[in-house]
Order: sequence, then C-alpha cells, then structure tokens
Amino acid sequence: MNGSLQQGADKAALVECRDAARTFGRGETAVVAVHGATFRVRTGDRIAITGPSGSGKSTLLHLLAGLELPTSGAVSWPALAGPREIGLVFQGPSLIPALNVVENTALPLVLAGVPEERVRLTALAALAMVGAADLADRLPEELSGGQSQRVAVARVVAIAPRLILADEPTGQLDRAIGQRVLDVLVTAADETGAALVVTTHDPSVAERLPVRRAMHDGRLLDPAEERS
Ligand SMILES: Nc1ncnc2c1ncn2[C@@H]1O[C@H](COP(=O)(O)OP(=O)(O)OP(=O)(O)O)[C@@H](O)[C@H]1O
Repeated sequence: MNGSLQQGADKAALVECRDAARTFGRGETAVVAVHGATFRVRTGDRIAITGPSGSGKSTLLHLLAGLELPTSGAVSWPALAGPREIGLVFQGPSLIPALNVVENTALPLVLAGVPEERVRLTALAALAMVGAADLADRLPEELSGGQSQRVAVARVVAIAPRLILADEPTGQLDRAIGQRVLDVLVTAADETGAALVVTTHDPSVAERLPVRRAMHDGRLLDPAEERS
C-alpha cells in the first residue's frame, strides 16, 4: 500500500461509538446501562475504562465488541475488516473444560480455518508469549486463576487481533497476580500491535494504562469532568 494511504488507514478508528446508548428492559423498569457515549479507539491506544460496579463498563465494552447493539446512536468499526480482528478476554473462567491448554488456545484458529499444520505451532507461540508454554498439556481444572487468564490471553493473541477488549480480566485474581496478568496483556498488545481496552474497578490496574476514562451511572465522563 502507498505510504500516505497506509498512514491514513492507521489513523482511522478501530471502533467508534457516536452517542451510543444501551437500555435494558422497558417502561418503569428500564435500566439505562450506557447513556450516549462518544468514544474512539485507534491503533496503539491503551485505555482503561474505570468505574464502580454497575456503572456500565461491561455494557460499553460489549458495544465496542459488537456483542450488544446500541438502542440509540451508532457503533462502527471503520478500520477493521470484521469481528475476527477483535479479541475478547473475560473476567471469569472461559476455557473449555474438556480441551487442554494448547487445544483451547488453538480453537479460534481451527474455527477460522487456519491450515492444520500451522494451528499447533501458532498456539504454542501464543502460549510462549504469555509465559504459559509449560502448561500446554494441562486441563483447565489443573490451572490457577492467574494461569487460566494467561491462557485466555494466549487464545486471543493466537488470532493476532488488531483490537483486544478485556472485561475485568483481573477481577477474580489476587492483586499481585492480577498485575501480572495485566502486564501480560500489555506485552501481548505491544508485540502484536493491537490496541487494548481494559475495564476495571481497581485503580491499581487502571493506573498501569496511559489513558483512563471513568464511567459513572452509565455515563462516560469527559476527561475534563474527571479532573473537576
Ligand atoms: N442484560 C441485562 N439486563 C438488564 N440489566 C442489565 C443487563 N446488563 C447490565 N444491566 C444493568 O446495566 C447496568 C450496568 O451494568 P454493567 O454490567 O455494564 O456495569 P459494570 O460497570 O460492568 O458492573 P460490574 O463491574 O459489576 O460488572 C447495571 O445496572 C446492570 O444491572
């Protein structure tokens, strides 16, 4: 691609919310989980979405992932070819119990139709990147919480996404182990060139990322509001 076009493509948003809102339920019992949020993620971004439980962080992340549709406003992925370019890491156990670690890591590659001879090698390389190569033959039940999250990160890294979205990835871990999982996520994003968005209610996790955006009662606060 010609240099200036490439530069233009790099600057385009990987995901963009324009006044995107999500309401659950109707009438008197309706809950506005996210009020019109305007937000953009670009290549190279490292963003923490912070806020207390129930403030709308997961719902915003689901909107960014296309897992939820906005009830008003719009979400688009101008610089992404499709959902396969998004990797998701969740808070709780997400590995398939009957598959060992390398099989779990390989699963998205198999589903994407990657040739069989490349699947295992790619999965092992992803496990090596997160420091979990020695766990390859274990079953999920034989892993600690921190090890499981490393494998969940490896499974995302294996597909070389351009955008990694992690929903409270350290929420069920001790603080020290959580910090290590966050380091693994940041390193994985750096090495694969992916943008990274992490939701967390833990300030010590958020402060590891250079950009932090706070949510309160479903509102994504402006950086200026956060300072005031
Ligand atoms: N599927 C749903 N149906 C009804 N209400 C929902 C649904 N998902 C979320 N909500 C409500 O929307 C609000 C925001 O929830 P959300 O899970 O996005 O917050 P959060 O900040 O991620 O919280 P937590 O840190 O506890 O996961 C909450 O009041 C929640 O009860």
